[in-house]
Amino acid sequence: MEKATISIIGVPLDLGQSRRGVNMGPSAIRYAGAVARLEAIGHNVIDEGDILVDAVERIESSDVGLKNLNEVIKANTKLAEQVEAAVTDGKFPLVLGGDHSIAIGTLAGLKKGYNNLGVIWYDAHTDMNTAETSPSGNIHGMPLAVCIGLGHDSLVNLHSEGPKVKTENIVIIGARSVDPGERALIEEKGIKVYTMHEIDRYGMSYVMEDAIAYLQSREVDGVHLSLDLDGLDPLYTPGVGTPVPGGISYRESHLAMEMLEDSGIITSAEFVEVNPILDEKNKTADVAVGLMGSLFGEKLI
Ligand SMILES: NC(=[NH2+])NCCC[C@H](N)C(=O)O
Ligand SMILES: [Mn+2]
Ligand SMILES: [Mn+2]
Repeated sequence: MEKATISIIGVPLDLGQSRRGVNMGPSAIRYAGAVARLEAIGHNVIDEGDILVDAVERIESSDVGLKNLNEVIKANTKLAEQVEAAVTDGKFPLVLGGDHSIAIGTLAGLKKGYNNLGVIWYDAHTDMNTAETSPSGNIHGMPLAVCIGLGHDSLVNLHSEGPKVKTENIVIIGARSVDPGERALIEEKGIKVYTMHEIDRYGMSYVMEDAIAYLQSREVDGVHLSLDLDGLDPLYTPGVGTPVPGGISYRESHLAMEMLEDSGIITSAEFVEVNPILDEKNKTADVAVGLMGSLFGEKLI
């Protein structure tokens, strides 16, 4: 089968959390050579540019416990439309963040094209808070709850009514910072999580094999990779707003991407939380682009 054209969509949104600069993530990733890297592997790439995020005053406090809710909704609605259009055109959506609240728009945009979508959430966090459980009010800590139908109505019903993904079709990899409300939800719903403990104990090779087999056993008709650069150890990706030590290594991450490429299950992806202001000489965006290389078929030999 011929490979799908990759449609790059930038989302310069930093309103889903409190640290400025992650809106420059799409630029930093492009500057690190994303397009050329993918073209060198033989892919056809169309850079669609950035979603327009209106400059707004940041509304840090909110009566519903969700910071900058309206702006997050606006940007994600545009993103959902663009992701949906890419899928309808038979393209592979590759979304560049932006903070992780943009997964709300990406997953909303994928809904129409897939009946049984799987999701791999590569992250130090589980991003399953709601306004009630969130310690911060930051929407970037909530997208995975939203996509299974939990949270503010305007987020849950963004672009289309109701949940976007089945709880049993989600796999979280790399978790090591989980809030009490998130832990309760994971337990209640029986969500599949490979924490750092499983990665340390069984190795990334086993974890990825198991995760891929699990999603295949769910008979998914596509898998979205949502990769938060803070999933890696801050040693490798210091340019993130919520770093957590003890993370996934550079090599483990490449192995994970290579195994996903070998499996052929990935049908869309997003790379989020790159914050060039907090970075060291664009190191984090460089790592993101390297991982894209492995995910899209670059080989060592
Ligand atoms: N996408 C992220 N980096 N999320 C970090 C979330 C941190 C914390 N659990 C919160 O809800 O505020
Ligand atoms: Mn995270
Ligand atoms: Mn995240």
